[in-house]
Amino acid sequence: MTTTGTHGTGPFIAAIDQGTTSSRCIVFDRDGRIVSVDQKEHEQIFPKPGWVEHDASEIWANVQQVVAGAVEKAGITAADVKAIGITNQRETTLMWDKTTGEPVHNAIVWQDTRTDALCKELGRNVGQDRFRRETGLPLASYFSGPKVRWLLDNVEGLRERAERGDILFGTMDSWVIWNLTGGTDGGVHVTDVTNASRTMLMSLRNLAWDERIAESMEIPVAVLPEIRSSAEVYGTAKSGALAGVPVASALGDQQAALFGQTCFSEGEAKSTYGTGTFMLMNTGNEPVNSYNGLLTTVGYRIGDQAPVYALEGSIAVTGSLVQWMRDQMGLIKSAAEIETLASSVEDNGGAYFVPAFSGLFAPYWRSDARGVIAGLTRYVTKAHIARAVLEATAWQTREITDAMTKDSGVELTALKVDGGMTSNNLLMQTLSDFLDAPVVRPMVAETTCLGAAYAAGLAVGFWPDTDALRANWRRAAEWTPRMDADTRDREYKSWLKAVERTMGWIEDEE
Ligand SMILES: Nc1ncnc2c1ncn2[C@@H]1O[C@H](COP(=O)(O)OP(=O)(O)O)[C@@H](O)[C@H]1O
Ligand SMILES: O=P(O)(O)OC[C@H](O)CO
Repeated sequence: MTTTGTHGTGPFIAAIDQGTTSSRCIVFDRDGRIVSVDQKEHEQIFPKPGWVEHDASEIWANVQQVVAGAVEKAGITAADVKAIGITNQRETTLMWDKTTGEPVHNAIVWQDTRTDALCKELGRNVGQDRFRRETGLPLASYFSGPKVRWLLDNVEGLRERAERGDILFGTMDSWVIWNLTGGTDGGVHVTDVTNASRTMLMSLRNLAWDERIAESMEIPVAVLPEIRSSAEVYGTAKSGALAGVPVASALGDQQAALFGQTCFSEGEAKSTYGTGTFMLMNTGNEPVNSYNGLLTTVGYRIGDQAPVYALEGSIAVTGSLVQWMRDQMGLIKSAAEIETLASSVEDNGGAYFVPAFSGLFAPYWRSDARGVIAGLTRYVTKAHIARAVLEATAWQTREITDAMTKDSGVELTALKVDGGMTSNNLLMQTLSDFLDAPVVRPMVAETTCLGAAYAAGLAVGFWPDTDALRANWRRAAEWTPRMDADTRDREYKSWLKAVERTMGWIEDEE
C-alpha cells in the first residue's frame, strides 16, 4: 500500500513499524501529521499447529523497500529527515551470526506456543513467582526468553557458537537497528528498555539483564544486546534511502502507541485494536505489581530521564477473530462487513464467543483454554455470531479495565483507542457500553508510528518536550455509553460464564 498525504514543508521524522503482519514506514511533519506511508506484508509461516515464524531476511528487505517508498512518496531526500524512529512487534525472537549477518533460524513469533512445556518445566524448577517478581511477567510462551532457550536447544551447534560469542539475539528492533547501522560492517547491537522488558530476562527495577534469570534459562549473556533508553541516538543509517540520518528511538509497538497517544501522565491509558488488543496504563516512575493478571512493563524512557512504567492487559485474539470469520468460516468477505452483518440484528441472540484460540492471555494466562461459542439455540443466526464476535473484543477489554482498576486504584474515566478495528462504529459503541465510559479516537490513528517518531524527534531536539507533543493530539471521534446498568451486568455475567467453559480443554499430556 502506498499513500501520500498533505504536508507542510520539512524537516520531517521517519518512523519504521516492523509489525506482525507487515512493515511500514511513515514520514511525519512537525505537527505530527502524516506526509507519506509505504507498507509491505510478509509471509506468515506455520510449520506446525501453534507454531508461527517469520523470515527475518524477508522482513529486512521489506523494511528497506518501505523506507525507500515512503521517502519517494513524500518527495523528499534523506537531508530533509532529522531522525528515524523504530517500533516493532514485541517478543518475536531472532538469533543471527554476527560475522555473516545470516539468521540461524526463522524468527519465532510472539503468538508461537512451542515453548509451553518448557515454561511449565521452568515453573516447576525455578518457580513462577521468581519470574514475575524480577521481570514483571508471568511464565508464558508469549515472551522471548523461553524462545531463545528453544533455539539454543534445537538449532544444531548453536549453543557452542553462542558461547563462543559468534551469535547475537534480538527482538525485531535490534535486528532492524543492527542492519540499518551497518550490519556486519559495524552495526550496533542494542535494544531499548521497553523491548527488553518483554524478554523475561531484564530486571524491571534495574533495567539491566538479570544474569541469574538468564542462567536459570541457560542463556549465555554474550548473545544479549545492550539495553538503552527509548529515545536517544543509537547510530546512523549507513545505506539506503535514509543514509546518514540518526536512528534515534526504539519502542515496542504497544508502548509506542502509548507514547503516540500522549499518555504521559500517571493513570492515562490507551487500547490498541489490531490482530490482538493491548491496553497499557501509565503508572508513573515506579513499577506497579499486578495481582490481577496484568503485566508490569516499561512504558518508555526518554534519554537519561527516570523510566516510566505501565500496567498492560494483553489480549491475544481480537482482530484475528474477524479474520477467522472471513478466511476460515467465509461468513464475511471483508473485515468491515462484520459491522453490517452484526448491525442487522438487535443483540447476540443469546450467543457468546470466547476466542481462546491460543489459550487465554490477560487476565487469565491459561494455555489450557480453547475457543468456545456458548448459548447456541436454533434461533441463533450468523448475524448473532457476528455480534458475539464484536462483543468478545469489548468484553475482553472490560475484563482488562476491571483488573487495571483493582491493581492501580485508578477508575477509568475515558479510554483512548487506536488500531484497525476502531473503524468499526458498532464495536466502539459496544465498547463504550460495556465499559460504561467514553471511548475516544484521535485524528492520527497511526499512533504506533507516531509514538516512535515523537521519541526520535525528542532525542534530536525536533520537538522540545512532551508538552509540545500533547498539543498535537486531536480528538476525531467519541462514543458515550447508552446501555442501562442492569443489561450490562446481566450480559457480563453470561460472558464470564462462557469464559469458564473454555478452561481445561487441553489436558497436560496433549
Ligand atoms: N471494520 C473492521 N471491523 C472489525 N475488525 C476490523 C475492521 N477493519 C479491520 N479489522 C481488523 O483489524 C486488524 C487490522 O488492524 P491493524 O491495526 O492493521 O493490525 P496489526 O497492526 O495487528 O496488523 C485485522 O485483524 C482486521 O481483521
Ligand atoms: O504487530 P502487532 O500490532 O500485532 O503487535 C504485536 C504485539 O507487540 C505483541 O506483543
